[in-house]
Amino acid sequence: MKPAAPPKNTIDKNMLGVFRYSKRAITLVWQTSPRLTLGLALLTLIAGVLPALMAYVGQLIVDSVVAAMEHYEQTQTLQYFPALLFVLLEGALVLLTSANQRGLVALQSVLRLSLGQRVNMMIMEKAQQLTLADFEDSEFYDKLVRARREASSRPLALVTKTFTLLQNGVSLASFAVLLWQFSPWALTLLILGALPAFFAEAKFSGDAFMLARWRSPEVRQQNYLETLLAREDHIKEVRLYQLSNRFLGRYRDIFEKLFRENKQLILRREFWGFVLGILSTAVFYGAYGWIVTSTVVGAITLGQMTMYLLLFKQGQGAVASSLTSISGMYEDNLYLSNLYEYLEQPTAANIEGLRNGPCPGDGIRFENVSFSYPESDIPALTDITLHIKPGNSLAIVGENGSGKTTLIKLLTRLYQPSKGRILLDGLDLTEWQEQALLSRIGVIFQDFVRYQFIVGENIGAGDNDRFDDQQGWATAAELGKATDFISDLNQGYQTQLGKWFRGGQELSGGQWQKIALARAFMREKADILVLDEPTAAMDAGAEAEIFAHFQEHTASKMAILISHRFSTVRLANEIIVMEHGKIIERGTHRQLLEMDGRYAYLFTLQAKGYQ
Ligand SMILES: Nc1ncnc2c1ncn2[C@@H]1O[C@H](COP(=O)(O)OP(=O)(O)OP(=O)(O)O)[C@@H](O)[C@H]1O
Repeated sequence: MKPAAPPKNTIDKNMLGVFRYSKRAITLVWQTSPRLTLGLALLTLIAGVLPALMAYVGQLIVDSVVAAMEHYEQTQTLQYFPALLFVLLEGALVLLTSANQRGLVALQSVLRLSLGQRVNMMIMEKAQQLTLADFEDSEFYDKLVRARREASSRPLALVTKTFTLLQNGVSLASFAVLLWQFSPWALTLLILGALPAFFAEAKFSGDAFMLARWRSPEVRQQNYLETLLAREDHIKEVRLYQLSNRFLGRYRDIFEKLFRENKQLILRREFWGFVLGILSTAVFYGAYGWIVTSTVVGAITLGQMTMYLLLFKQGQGAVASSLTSISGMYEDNLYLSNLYEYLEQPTAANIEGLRNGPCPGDGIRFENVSFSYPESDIPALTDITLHIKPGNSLAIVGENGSGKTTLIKLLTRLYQPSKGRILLDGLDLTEWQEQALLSRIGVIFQDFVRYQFIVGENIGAGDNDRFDDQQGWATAAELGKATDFISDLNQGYQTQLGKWFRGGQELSGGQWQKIALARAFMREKADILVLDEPTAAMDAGAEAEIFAHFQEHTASKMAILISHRFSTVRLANEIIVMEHGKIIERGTHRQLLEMDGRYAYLFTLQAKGYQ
C-alpha cells in the first residue's frame, strides 16, 4: 500500500500516465448521472467543432467579399447578399458558441454537486465496513482524510480536463481536415512540431504525480504541525510549553526539503516547456510564411489564407489549452489514486452469522487468547483464559499498558485474537451475526465520544432504537448520576453540547463521564456491560454512588469494570490482575488480599494514600 521510495532521478516511464485515472473518473461521473454525462460529452463535441466551422465561414465571408468586388468591377452592380448571409451565419455560430459554453458550465456545476455527494457517500459507506486496524494505519487514515477533503471537486475536474483535451483534440482534427486541403505536409509538420511539447508536459506531470505521492508522509507531518500550531485545542499547551518555535522550525525544515525537489522539477519543466515551445512556434511560423507566399503567388485565395491563419491561431490556442489541462491533471490523478486505493481496501467478507449460541446462559469465555496489534512484535495479550457468567461481575486491574483495554477491544470484536478463541453462549464471536452480537454489548471506553449534539441525544446514542426516547434519557441519566447538572443547564436535555456549533455548552471532564455512563445505562437490552475507566475524572463520592447503581442495575448481567480505584474494584465477583498482557493473579478481593501478592500490595498502597 505504501508508495515505493523514489529512485534517483526518477522518470515516470509511461507518458500517458496522466490519463491513468481518466477512464475511472468518467465511469464515476457516468454512474452518477448518465444523462448529464452524455450532455457534457455532446456539448464538448460541439465546442470542439465550432471553431473550425467559424474559420470556414470566415473564409466564405472573405471570398464572397472578393467575389463581390470583382463582380462590381465587371458589372458595376453591388452584390451584398452572399457576404452578409455568411456574416449572419458567423454571428449565429458565435451565439451558439456562447450558449454551448453556458450549457457546459451549467452541466458541470450540477454534476459537481451530485458527484460530490456520491463520492462522499461512497467514502463514508466504505468507512463503515473497515476494521479498527485500518483506521489505526496512519497511511490509510491519511488516505481517508484526503479522499474526503476534495471529494466534490477532483473527480469532476479530471473529467472536465479530459473532456477539454478531447474538445481540443476534436478542434485540432477538424482544423486538420481543412488544412489537409492546403498541404498534407503542412499538417504533418505542425503535428510533429507540437508533439514534443505534449510529451514533455505529460512526462513532467507524471513526475510531479510520483513526487507528490512519495512526499505524502512529509506533507502529512506538515499538516499535523499545522494542526498543533493553529488549532484551539492544541495551541493552549503548545504556547504554555513555549514549543511554537521548535514546531515552526520543524515545519520549515520539511518545507525546505520538499521545496528543493519541487523547485528542480518546476525549473526542468519550464525549461523544456520553453525549448520545445520554441520548436513548435518556429514550425508554426514557417508554415505561416508558406501560406502567405502561396497567397501572394495566387495558389490559394485570400479567403483561404484568412481561414488558415485563423486555424493556425486557434490551433495554437488549442495546443496551449491542452498543455494546461495535462499539467493540472496530475493533481487530479493524485486525488483519484488515493480515493481508489481507499475504496479498494479489502474488507472482511460479510458473513451471515448466527443470532444465538448453542449454550444460552453460558456467558463469555476467553480460551487461551493471545493477541498482537498489527505491525507490533510484542504481544498485547498472552494466553488469557476467563469465564464470566450472567449475573457476575469481573474487575480488571493492572498498570498502564498491561492490556486491559485491548481485552475489551477483543471482546467487542473490534480486533480478532491472534491465537485462541472467545465464545459467547458457546459460539465463537466470529460466528455471531454482527447485529445480534452488538445488541448484547454496552461499552463505555476511556475515550468515549463526546457527540456535539444535544444532551438527550448524547444519552440516547446508547440505544439506537430509543435514540429520541425522552423518558429513556431521564431514567438513564438518573442511573448515571447526571440528572443534577443536566437540570442546571439552560435547556436541560435540549442543551447543545460542545463548542462546534452555535450556542454549544462545554462540560467538565467528570460531567461528560456522567453523560457517557448514562449512555451505557440507556442500553437496557445489552447483557454485557463494560466500563473502561469511565469514572477516572469523577470525584470519589460520585464514583462510589455510580458503582452502587451499576451493581444493582447489572444484577442479572455480565459486568466488566476496569478501574484504578481499588475501593470500587473490590465489589466485583472476580478480580483479575494483569501485567504485560498476562493474568498474574485472580480471585475475589478477599482471596487476593490473602494471597498477599501484587493486588494486596497495590491495594494497601492506595489505602494508605487515602488515610
Ligand atoms: N492501537 C494500538 N496499536 C498498537 N499497540 C497498541 C494499540 N493500543 C495499545 N497498544 C499497546 O498494547 C499494550 C496494551 O495496551 P492497553 O491499551 O490494552 O493497556 P491498558 O491496560 O488498557 O492501559 P491503561 O491503563 O493505560 O489504559 C500497550 O503496550 C500499548 O502500547
